[in-house]
Amino acid sequence: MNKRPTLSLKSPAKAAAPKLRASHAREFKPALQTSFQTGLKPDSLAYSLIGAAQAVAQVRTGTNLPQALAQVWAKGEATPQARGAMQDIAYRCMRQLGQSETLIGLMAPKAPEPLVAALLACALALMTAPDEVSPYEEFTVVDQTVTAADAHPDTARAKGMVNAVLRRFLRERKALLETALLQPLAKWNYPQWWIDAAKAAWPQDWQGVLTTGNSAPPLTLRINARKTTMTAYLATLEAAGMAATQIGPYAVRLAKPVGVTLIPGFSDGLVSVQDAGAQLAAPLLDVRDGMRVLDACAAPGGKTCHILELADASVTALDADAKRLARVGENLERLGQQATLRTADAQSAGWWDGKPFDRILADVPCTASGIVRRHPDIRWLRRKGDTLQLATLSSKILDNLWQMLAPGGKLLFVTCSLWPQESEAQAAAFAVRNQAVRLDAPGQLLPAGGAGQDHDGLFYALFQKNA
Ligand SMILES: C[S@@+](CC[C@H](N)C(=O)[O-])C[C@H]1O[C@@H](n2cnc3c(N)ncnc32)[C@H](O)[C@@H]1O
Repeated sequence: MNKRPTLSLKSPAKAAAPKLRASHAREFKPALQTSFQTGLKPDSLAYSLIGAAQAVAQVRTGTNLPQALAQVWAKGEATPQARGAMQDIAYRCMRQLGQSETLIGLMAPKAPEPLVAALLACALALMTAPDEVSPYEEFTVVDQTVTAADAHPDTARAKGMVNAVLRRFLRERKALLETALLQPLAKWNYPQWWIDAAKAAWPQDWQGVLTTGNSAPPLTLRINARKTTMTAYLATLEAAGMAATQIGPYAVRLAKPVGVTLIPGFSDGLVSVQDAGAQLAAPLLDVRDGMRVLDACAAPGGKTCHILELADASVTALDADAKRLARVGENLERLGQQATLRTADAQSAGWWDGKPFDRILADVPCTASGIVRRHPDIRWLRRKGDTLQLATLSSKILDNLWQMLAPGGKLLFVTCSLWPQESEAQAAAFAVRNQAVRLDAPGQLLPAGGAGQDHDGLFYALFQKNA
């Protein structure tokens, strides 16, 4: 079998493989012509494919997918339908990037330019869709991908190669997939370091963890206990013809995800969108009326709002990112709630008035390895060393917050990580450093998608300060 050079999805050091041009390495951002108008019809698959490919190519240079898509959409000509199609293709592509990349490595005569590689990866994701019914006919995908390639200056010269690769895939699909799937990258669709980390952390469960991370996420709602009840809201959904299941005290999973504008009562604040695992935070914090509460890493405010739905508390919602903090304000407004918003660094006490808090929620920044089914780009953006860096940051945040907690008060430490360095090891070290009493909490919840439960991967540790 011919050994072909692989594409640019490797770490920067490995990306220096001789056959790749310099712009494949992450430190050299390729000058993608994202603002180029192709002249393709916005309702064509070709248009959506080239838009999705531009976003995927941006992810390869380190931009997160939502931001990359926003950049593509900033041109302003994409209809809502085209945006939806681009988003669907780009997200599918992220979930199958390891397999697509390996296939391209097997078929392409040389490493394609970034946008060509991304276009091929988008097309292959559609041609190998794990769904029972693929969204497009395979021949349509080939035809439209070639049309897309022809329409953009960064891909036009590779049009023939794109056609040849995709037609070869159609002819030799079975053998190519068999060969590709011998590679863990292709089989699991995660970088090798991620697969190794999952095996080391969860020797019994790593396969289920990785598989769940590749599934499409559910749409889970949180019932606003101030405005409705579970029974009443389930009846509202039934009346609207929307099948749903209760999967937690306040959590309802819709059988079919829809945009928020189509969720009954969303704009009136009856419900919010929040993962069922994330909905455990507010009840665990045990906030009662009149308490002073600090939500130290609050944006976009899912947990802040849930706390206020359960108690009349005085909540300070803090976040280092002013733009993200503005979203907390928007969510509070929709739900008719109030909190004090502070843009500040939770590692420092400079912003604090010295009055202790009865409850502190520390939903610290982390690798977000537990929420990859919602953010499938994360695995391709993170580097192995990020875990340690983020664990160091969160230990500083936790130690700083502890001084702000009243005697007898409780601090809830939360991550959406799967890696013990950021979660259990962090919690254990924190307890020792601060002589914190550890109370009952779920610990590590591995991501699960099942009939009665469906949640992201989260970690919870609850501490109390001696009175
Ligand atoms: C996991 S998210 C919080 C999610 C939020 N609790 C919710 O339920 O909607 C972590 C947040 O921490 C913020 N952050 C990161 N570093 C920070 C710091 N040093 N101080 C305060 N906030 C920080 C990020 O901007 C991000 O919004």
